[in-house]
Amino acid sequence: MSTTVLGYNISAPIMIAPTALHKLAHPEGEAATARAAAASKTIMILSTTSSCTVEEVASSCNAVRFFQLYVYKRRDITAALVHRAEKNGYNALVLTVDVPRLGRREADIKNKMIAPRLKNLEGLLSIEVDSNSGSNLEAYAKATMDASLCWKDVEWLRSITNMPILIKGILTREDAIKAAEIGVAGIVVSNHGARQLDYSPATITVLEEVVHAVGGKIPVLFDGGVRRGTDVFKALALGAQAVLIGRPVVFGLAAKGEHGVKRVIQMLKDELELAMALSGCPSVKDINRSHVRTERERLLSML
Ligand SMILES: Cc1cc2nc3c(=O)[nH]c(=O)nc-3n(C[C@H](O)[C@H](O)[C@H](O)COP(=O)(O)O)c2cc1C
Ligand SMILES: CCCCCCC(=O)C(=O)O
Repeated sequence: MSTTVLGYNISAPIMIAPTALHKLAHPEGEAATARAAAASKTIMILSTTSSCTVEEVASSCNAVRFFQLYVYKRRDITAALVHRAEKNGYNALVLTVDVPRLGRREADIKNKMIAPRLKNLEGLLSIEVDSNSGSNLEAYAKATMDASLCWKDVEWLRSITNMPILIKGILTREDAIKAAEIGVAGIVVSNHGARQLDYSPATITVLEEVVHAVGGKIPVLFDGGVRRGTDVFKALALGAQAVLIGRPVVFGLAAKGEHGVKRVIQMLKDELELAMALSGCPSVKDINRSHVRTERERLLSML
């Protein structure tokens, strides 16, 4: 099941997606998740909005780590985050492009969600936002995130770091082509776990279009709804190099900390291994397009 992503070996094509605020799930937060990733020989992508700092996670284990970046209006703060990640041995930057504003999260509004202070921004950014009318997270995002983020900003990021840059949040062939043209190291097909815009497409339905558009020039990673080893298998059959898992990691962390995250990854690996064996695939390279039939193909076959 082993494979490589950006040249790094991982034990299976299953990586840990960036998700915010792991201490809401477990007191040890991202440090526990990082240890689980290391023990599982996979890569964790640390969120900018983590509850352990870049430095705490770096010192919690010796593993390949990527850093997910949100670009703030304050570019000096964004640059400081990038430099801290690089200095602390993060191996790639994953630029999330689907949060110019936070999506309308009605549960957060109804519950008047108040996000804990973001550890990575302590001493860098202190903004008080009025959350009486709803989600403090939404208000905070609006006050701080740079909604003008666009392609030229990738150039700026390149000028301040040597880390390879991946773009997370690609859903169309046009954006995939543009990303490959400007020479990023990879892309992640993602709709942010369907947390941003209702009616954005299910990622599995656009994966193949993106893979074709990129034509093997850069690796395509995939996330959204991966809950079983068979989901990993389907994504690989449609051309993804590896998948990221978001919620399952947080559920495992909440249930049993580091052990819970390891267990989630092991369950997915066991299921993937079985799906591969039962499909005649001795290695992930043997998983190909003929192993899946899309909904469109199923309907066409009935004509
Ligand atoms: C609670 C939660 C927090 C998230 N926080 C971030 C984040 O900080 N940065 C980011 O790029 N994506 C974030 N995401 C999106 C995930 O990286 C990923 O795209 C998504 O969760 C994948 O779908 P899945 O949860 O179905 O596996 C978050 C998702 C969840 C569920
Ligand atoms: C500035 C706070 C925004 C946090 C967004 C975290 C995230 O990506 C998510 O909850 O989804």
